[in-house]
Amino acid sequence: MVLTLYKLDASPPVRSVYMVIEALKIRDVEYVDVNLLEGSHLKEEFLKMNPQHTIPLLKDDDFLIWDSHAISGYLISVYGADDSLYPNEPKKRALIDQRLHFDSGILFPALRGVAVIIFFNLLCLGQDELIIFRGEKEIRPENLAKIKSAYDFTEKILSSDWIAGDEFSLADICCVTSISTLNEMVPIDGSLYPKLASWLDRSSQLPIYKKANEPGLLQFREIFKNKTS
Ligand SMILES: N[C@@H](CCC(=O)N[C@@H](CS)C(=O)NCC(=O)O)C(=O)O
Repeated sequence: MVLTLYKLDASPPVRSVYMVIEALKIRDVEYVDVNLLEGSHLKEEFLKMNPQHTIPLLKDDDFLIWDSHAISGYLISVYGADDSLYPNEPKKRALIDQRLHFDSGILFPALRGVAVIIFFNLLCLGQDELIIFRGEKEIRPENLAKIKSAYDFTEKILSSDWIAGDEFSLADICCVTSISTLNEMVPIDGSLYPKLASWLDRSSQLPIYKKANEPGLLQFREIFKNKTS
């Protein structure tokens, strides 16, 4: 069975899947770069596989699945030696699912709102809908407010060492790739957000973070620095 992951290292949801692959020690994966800045995701060949034109996209033989959270759940079900990353126990799982939806609904949109305006000149929202940006260099006030609100929520959510309780889980993986990227745009002030700052610090010490999140995060840092200077 050959797994193919369509990816770009700087992308936070792609890095979540990298962290899951690393945690599960899956070795047999082919990686295919999709250059979003050059519009490769809008080509017919890619749209046939993912009409939503997003990465990460996983191909497992003839099975196609996109969205980092769905891909991660799939990989854990198929390759996980146990359920420790994504427990089956209903309450533990519900709490993790809530954090995954928090990532999809609050954290990632907060960073996407900034990234599309700064990184892209053109954004395709649907078949006939295009938005043109001028490659702005500063974070708009309304987007800054969304990032601060995302930090506020996360600070309140964090009541243990990890984001969904006492154990490290898939929730930490998906939230840390988004939050470490937001931290590149708007550095987290530890005096305002002490729990958030120490959770990020704790997560960043993990070998899977260093191996699977850090390299792409450094690429993101460079792109963001170049685009905003
Ligand atoms: N919720 C999705 C978000 C995926 C997403 O929006 N990825 C961005 C890159 S970070 C993308 O592919 N953008 C291109 C587009 O939306 O056209 C996930 O977790 O996979």
